[in-house]
Amino acid sequence: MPIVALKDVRKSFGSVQVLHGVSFFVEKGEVVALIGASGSGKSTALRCIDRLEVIDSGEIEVCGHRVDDPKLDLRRLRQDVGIVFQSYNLFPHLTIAENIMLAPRSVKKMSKAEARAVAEGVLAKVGLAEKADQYPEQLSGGQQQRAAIARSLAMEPKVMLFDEVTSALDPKLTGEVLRVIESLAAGGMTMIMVTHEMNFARRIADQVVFMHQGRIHEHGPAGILDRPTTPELRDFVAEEL
Ligand SMILES: Nc1ncnc2c1ncn2[C@@H]1O[C@H](COP(=O)(O)OP(=O)(O)OP(=O)(O)O)[C@@H](O)[C@H]1O
Repeated sequence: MPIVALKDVRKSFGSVQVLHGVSFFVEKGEVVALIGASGSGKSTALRCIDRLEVIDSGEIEVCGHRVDDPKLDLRRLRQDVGIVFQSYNLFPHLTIAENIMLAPRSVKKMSKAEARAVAEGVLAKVGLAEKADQYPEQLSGGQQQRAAIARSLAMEPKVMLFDEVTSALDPKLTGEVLRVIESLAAGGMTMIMVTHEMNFARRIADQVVFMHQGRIHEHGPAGILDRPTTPELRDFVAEEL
């Protein structure tokens, strides 16, 4: 049973159709790299999985939740799915630990001490144990992004979605964020990531989904990046080098 299933998903914004029947399935523990040129629909597909966008037709099932069901319990979906964006969205007036404690406190009704223990645990996981009591502005971009990942992990998601999380970072900081994601993958986390980091996708992706003009144009194991069968993927990989 796949933990994430998209079947013939279609989505338009106004008169512009952005997803033209997208289907793929993710098994527990798999890493999926969603790749493609700007505007090909990657972020939209990812956002549909977390119901940040509502699809026009098709089916999406995530951790047993029918995401396309109007009666979906959004709160339960969001507990099972963590999402991290390019921008970290940490509250500047709260310390890193306080940022992380917010959702466990409000959603899971944890005590302050319990939430603090969770925050310390996830910060250790992303290599930021000593930053718990600092404010976001005292951290580098890479550290803030790792803190944002830790904030998601604090809710113990079953699936993690990453939307170009390293695009705003320079190469050194990108490396430290990718190492955290790689360690999560090694720990068995199911994840779907929109990424332009082709070498990273080669190294950790179980499936590569190449989108082109709102459709899946090529789909397979990471090896398709080295042996593209369509000119579009060949050109895309060549440009990303
Ligand atoms: N909320 C929105 N309203 C209108 N159009 C949108 C909206 N979100 C996305 N689009 C359009 O949908 C298309 C696909 O966008 P999307 O962000 O999914 O592509 P992408 O492959 O992730 O691109 P990028 O790599 O640039 O982020 C684009 O033409 C974009 O302008």
